[in-house]
Amino acid sequence: MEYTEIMVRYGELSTKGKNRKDFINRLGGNIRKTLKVFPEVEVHPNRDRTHVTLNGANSADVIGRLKKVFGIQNFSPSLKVERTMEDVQRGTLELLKDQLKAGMTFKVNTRRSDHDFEITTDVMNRDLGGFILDNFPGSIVQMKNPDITLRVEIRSNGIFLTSEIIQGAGGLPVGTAGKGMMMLSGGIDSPVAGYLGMKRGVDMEMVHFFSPPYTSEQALAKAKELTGKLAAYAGNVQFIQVPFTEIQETIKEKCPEGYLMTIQRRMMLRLVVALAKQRGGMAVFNGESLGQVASQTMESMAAINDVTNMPIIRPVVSMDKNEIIEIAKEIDTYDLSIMPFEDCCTIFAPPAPKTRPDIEKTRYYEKRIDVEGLLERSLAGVKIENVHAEQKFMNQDEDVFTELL
Ligand SMILES: Nc1ncnc2c1ncn2[C@@H]1O[C@H](COP(=O)(O)OP(=O)(O)OP(=O)(O)O)[C@@H](O)[C@H]1O
Repeated sequence: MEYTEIMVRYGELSTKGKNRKDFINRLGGNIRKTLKVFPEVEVHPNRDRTHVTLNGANSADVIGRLKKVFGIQNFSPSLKVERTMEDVQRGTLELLKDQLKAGMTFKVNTRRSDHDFEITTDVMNRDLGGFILDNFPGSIVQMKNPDITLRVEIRSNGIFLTSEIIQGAGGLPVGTAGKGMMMLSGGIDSPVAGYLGMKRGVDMEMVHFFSPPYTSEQALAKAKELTGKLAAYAGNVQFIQVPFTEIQETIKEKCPEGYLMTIQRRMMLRLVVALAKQRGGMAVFNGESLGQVASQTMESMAAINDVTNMPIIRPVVSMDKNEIIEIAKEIDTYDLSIMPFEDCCTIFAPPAPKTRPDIEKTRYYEKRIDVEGLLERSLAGVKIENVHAEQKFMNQDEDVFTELL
């Protein structure tokens, strides 16, 4: 079935009072961004709904993309017909032919925003209901909880028929909550944390630490490709790669083994905070979940947080691993995340990191390294790239990558 228009309904944002206009404009912009690949599509945001006019674009493809736009509660693909009863009937046949089977219940629900139209809502409901009964043998009219509700919307520019309500992604439009910096590893948890932050309206930039030659080009490509998966929820996302080799080598050489992990994490956090300050980020996001590994005890979090007072948000902090995995599968990051490429943290992970690092001792051992100089050199090597939805980075040139591994 090829539809002509998609009617988008808002979720939580309808309750936002005076901010409503900004929310709607932002959502309209995000919808435009995600549908940019269909130049023929037009997006018309207004107070109660946004109308997406397809102008011949493939409706299934557009629907697939709209499902990922935060701030949409649900949407209905609709068919625009001329303002005559014959056209309404013709459209109804086309719309219901694959949906309304014998034994199924239905009702017609008409709304008339154009009161000059000669047929009233009651007459439309009754006449079109009769037409459906005549043309779909075995169908039954039912007012309460019918299988199918055919909505007929009479507007001045045409009549719109819809019979389906598709669940949207919910949440708030990306960008309405300000900018956040996501610490993105190649693991399972951080992409899920990034997704959850974006769902609450955060315009997320991905920060990834890599340590060549200890980590490969493929590990970097994997983090970028994960960014592409998340970009599907935002249109496009900035990927910031931060060199971490010198820092890790220095810490390994100068600091006691039990504190390697804590000091590495403190350096990571300082770098993310520096980037946030340069780029207008207001908070750091990570994929930590309490108790999962040594770095994720409350003592450890305290020893790492010690380097900044910028808020650190951990969207998956209280989730079980299998709950996180469930979301990872839903958002299609799981298969990528479980690909066995090394992360800089695991490569330099000591066999027995302190699970309860002492803050004073951490500060004391850290004095052995030139914190400022290391940060400066790492920041000088930062590379930033704009990643768009579903962009691919892995296995582009397998021979080269195999050589590197
Ligand atoms: N190479 C990296 N680049 C950016 N952030 C990282 C990197 N490695 C770890 N992090 C951040 O630190 C958090 C904790 O990492 P860690 O490896 O201890 O835990 P994890 O539970 O395996 O997380 P994940 O599944 O996200 O890798 C990650 O969720 C991520 O936010």
